[in-house]
Amino acid sequence: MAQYLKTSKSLSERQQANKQVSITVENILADIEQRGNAAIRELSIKFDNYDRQDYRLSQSEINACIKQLSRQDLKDIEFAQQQVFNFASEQKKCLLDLEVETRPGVILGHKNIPINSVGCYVPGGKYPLLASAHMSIITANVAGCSRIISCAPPFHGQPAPAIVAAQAMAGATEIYALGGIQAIGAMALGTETLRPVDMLVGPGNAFVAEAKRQLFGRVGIDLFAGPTETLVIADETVDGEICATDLLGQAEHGITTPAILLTNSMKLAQETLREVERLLTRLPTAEIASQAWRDYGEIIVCESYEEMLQEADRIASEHVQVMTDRDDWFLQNMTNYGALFLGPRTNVAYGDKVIGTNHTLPTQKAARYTGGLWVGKFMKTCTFQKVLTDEASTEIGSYCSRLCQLEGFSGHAEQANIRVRRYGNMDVPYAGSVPPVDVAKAS
Ligand SMILES: NC(=O)c1ccc[n+]([C@@H]2O[C@H](COP(=O)([O-])OP(=O)(O)OC[C@H]3O[C@@H](n4cnc5c(N)ncnc54)[C@H](O)[C@@H]3O)[C@@H](O)[C@H]2O)c1
Ligand SMILES: N[C@H](CO)Cc1c[nH]c[nH+]1
Repeated sequence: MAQYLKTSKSLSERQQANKQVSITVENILADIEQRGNAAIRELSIKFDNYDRQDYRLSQSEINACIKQLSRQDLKDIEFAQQQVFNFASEQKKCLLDLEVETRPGVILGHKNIPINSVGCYVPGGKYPLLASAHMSIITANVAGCSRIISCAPPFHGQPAPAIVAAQAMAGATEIYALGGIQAIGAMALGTETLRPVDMLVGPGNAFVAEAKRQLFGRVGIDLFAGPTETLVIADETVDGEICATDLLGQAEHGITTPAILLTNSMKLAQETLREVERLLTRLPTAEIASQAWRDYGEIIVCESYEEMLQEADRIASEHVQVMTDRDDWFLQNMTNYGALFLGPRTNVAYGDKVIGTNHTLPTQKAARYTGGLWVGKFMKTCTFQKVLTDEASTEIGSYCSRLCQLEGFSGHAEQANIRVRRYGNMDVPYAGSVPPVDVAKAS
């Protein structure tokens, strides 16, 4: 049985915190819906200490932000955006339209249609997370969305130049310096000056994730992508320093970031525990990371690889770094994860910033039912059908008529019956059902 060398805050404490966030979000969204821009402005002053008449950035403000970056900064952003573009373009090739004759004269198919108007949230409260601009905006562009707008909060009282540059370089058509619930609410509900979008995408803190969740239905959302979490699966092929580094690399995100080590080695577990404490004396972001580790860090020691696999699927973490003597076995067998990082040569930060896979990933066990953001999330797979012959319409109509009556739907049955009368030359009583026929003989 798995043993805990270190445990985290209880589930009920976490659920209580989620409840509070949910109430705050509900009230603020109602206010935005009622008062539009006036509410947006008040909220931006209240939460971000940022006041302006119009939160949309002008082209000259955008240019001024780009100018503040060095040539190397711009080249690095371009490189990362190119990698995201390349992988998303390859993934799009897997999204094939379909048209197939399933029975003689019956044509069924689907088309992948880009969502027209999307709102991409780029988080920026604690860190100016420009990488999220590539992940959402570039991917929406690859999908072919025609209107791609983007919001990010001000950072230290001003639009963050690197975020604005990344939003513009990725191809956002409208850029707003708005954060949190006010950004999500404005994009989904619309205001006097902002036309609402069809779908919201992008990660964010608990308020952002909850606002998206509450608005789902009014608009589409990509997935539940809240505060970051990470899981390291390791055996004695690696040491405590690399495990501790990978745990703290994500724990610095925020004080509620779960960082979990899952191992089959008590020796590695103890070494990692010591290394975390040592690195926390050196890490510049230790103030956040140490609180996250104290409250949300876990070390679980399992008896076998099979037990590690079972635990990993139960945890269903957003990121899973695997460093064992059988990384591909985990790839073949794991079912619940946002993204896998296989082997010690790669790590979550490569995925976060540059390698090309998307960093917007499911949290709070949403990995049980969804993967992360990808080009397919920006497409609707819509079906169509055609019936090309009288015989096909009569055959399907005959089954349809009887199946409708089995459910008591006479109106539905008539949709079938009228076609069986016209295309099959059969005498069907109004609101009756078509008797079983041998279509070959009937025609
Ligand atoms: N799951 C993913 O794919 C993924 C990817 C990247 C980042 N993230 C997460 O995104 C988050 C970014 O968080 P952040 O806070 O730095 O930036 P953020 O942009 O998500 O949130 C900042 C905004 O939160 C609002 N806010 C702050 N306190 C509030 C309060 N008490 N009530 C109402 N609104 C409030 C403010 O308006 C502010 O603009 C982190 O938790 C990070 O882990 C997740
Ligand atoms: N780890 C985040 C996904 O939860 C993404 C990210 C980018 N930069 C830093 N973090």
